[in-house]
Amino acid sequence: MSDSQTTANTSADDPASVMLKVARYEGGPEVFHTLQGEGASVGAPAVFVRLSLCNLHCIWCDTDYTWNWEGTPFVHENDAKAGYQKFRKDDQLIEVDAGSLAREIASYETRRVVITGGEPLLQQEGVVALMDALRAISPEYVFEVETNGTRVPSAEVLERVNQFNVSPKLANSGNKESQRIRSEAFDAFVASGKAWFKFVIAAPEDLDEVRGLVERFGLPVARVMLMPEGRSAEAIDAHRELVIEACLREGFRFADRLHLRLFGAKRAT
Ligand SMILES: Nc1nc2[nH]cc(C(=O)O)c2c(=O)[nH]1
Ligand code: SF4
Ligand SMILES: [Mg+2]
Repeated sequence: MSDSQTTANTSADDPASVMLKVARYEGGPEVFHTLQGEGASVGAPAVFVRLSLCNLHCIWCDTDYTWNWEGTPFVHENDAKAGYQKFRKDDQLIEVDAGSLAREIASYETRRVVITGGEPLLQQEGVVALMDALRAISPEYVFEVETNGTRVPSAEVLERVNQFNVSPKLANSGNKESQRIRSEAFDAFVASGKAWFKFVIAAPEDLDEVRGLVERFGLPVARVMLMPEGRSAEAIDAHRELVIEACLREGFRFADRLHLRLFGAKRAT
């Protein structure tokens, strides 16, 4: 410690000072303790941190407060709803340094962290700094990243993340194919051996698209999860039969949305 004064990090090279853009909730960063509601580790207690910003603009996105800013041209299915307005970026986004965010996450005892968004891989330097700050607090941390699968993860991200929950977007999302399907990113996730692929299914055409992607990118069928579309238990159940049949026939895994059943479509749950 004797040289601490001469070697003190400047803010530029101290990883804990890397800033992340996080969804703002109740005046602070959106960090919450809940059960993983989707994917391969469904049911596991986890601390979620929701980063802001997304490169896609799904018409049915349920976290549109991470990207649908005032003054942008993006279309959302809620546009038709009385009272729906685009969001003021300043109200919805908070910048937090990795060290402070790590301390807030570590105030919960759970050592599984789900980094979600928005699209977290738009902020890879920040995500790496956050994981390092957390592993400095406890080497036990396990990290999952929820991603739309359009960005190639860096070597630093690949090394640290335990599980990628990749949710590629289909035509029903309203995004252009050239934006939602990025072959270099698919290849990287497949090669990582750490990815599960989860698709939201609302119609038979969606299954055709999934089959096409499985074929094109060599997705491991046993790691492909099909999730019935819906933001309520009733809506999910309406698409259930289609998904059950496809799983039994083709070897995909059925994925429910546990959090919607347990907590409803409520923010930060
Ligand atoms: N409980 C719970 N599980 C989740 N799994 C993925 C989520 C997400 O929004 O990315 C999510 C979420 O928002 N809540
Ligand atoms: S990729 Fe995810 S966060 Fe981005 S717009 Fe689509 S659903 Fe929303
Ligand atoms: Mg969600």
